[in-house]
Amino acid sequence: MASSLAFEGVTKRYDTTEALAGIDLNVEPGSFIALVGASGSGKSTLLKTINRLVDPTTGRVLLDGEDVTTRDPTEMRRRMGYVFQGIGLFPHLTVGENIAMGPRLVGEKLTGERITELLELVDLQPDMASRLPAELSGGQQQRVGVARALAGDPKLLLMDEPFGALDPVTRDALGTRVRDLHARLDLTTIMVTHDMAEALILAERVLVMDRGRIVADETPQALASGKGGDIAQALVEIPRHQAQRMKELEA
Ligand SMILES: Nc1ncnc2c1ncn2[C@@H]1O[C@H](COP(=O)(O)OP(=O)(O)OP(=O)(O)O)[C@@H](O)[C@H]1O
Repeated sequence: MASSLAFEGVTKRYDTTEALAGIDLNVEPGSFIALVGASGSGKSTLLKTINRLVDPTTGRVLLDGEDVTTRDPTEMRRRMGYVFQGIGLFPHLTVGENIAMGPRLVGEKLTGERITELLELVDLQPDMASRLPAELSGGQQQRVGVARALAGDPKLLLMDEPFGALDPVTRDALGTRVRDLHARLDLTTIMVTHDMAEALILAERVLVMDRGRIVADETPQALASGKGGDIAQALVEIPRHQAQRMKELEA
């Protein structure tokens, strides 16, 4: 069963910066959520309160009804996949060893078969397992990052700008693949992205953040039809304008 999440009055303060200014949010099991908003609006901080890279100043984050600060971080993270921009593959370890790293930290050994299966999930050839990360393209490395995140059989997938550095074609293909895996593996997925078009296409619920607050919480359909307020609509205007320009070119 996919994980549920709840944020209750979550704040995070760094000296004078209020990175999170009071977040109340429920995430249903199986949802695919996109977090969008300007740089510095608190998206990454919010994501990191889930896997405890950041602990809230006040408030609570509940994973499947349990406060994440009361759980063993290693065991809890094992049940979560985390994909971030820059990937963070270990350069001196093979692709297979990188994928097996998370389970290994908690004393589990992945079989070659399982590594093959994980590579196939992200459309990579099994023989990639013996290569070093530097012998892969950026898009292939990012796919390895996704395979690694899925290695512990997570019920929650956290992604922080996972496709940011990729070319548009690879980005689109990998986005579609992740959407498909989300459904197939019964995941709850939260994806931080700068790209409203990507959020509208992949997610079923889009949260817009501004200065540590969630200022819009809408479906892509609602955002496309003009709902969500000024900050959300300013972001929707970009893909809308691009689509309009394309239409004009076709005419
Ligand atoms: N470790 C830290 N120490 C001090 N301030 C921090 C720290 N981490 C984040 N902040 C501040 O908290 C605010 C929110 O940062 P956060 O990284 O969550 O934003 P973001 O929306 O993910 O931005 P971006 O889209 O640029 O990645 C920013 O003002 C940032 O400078």
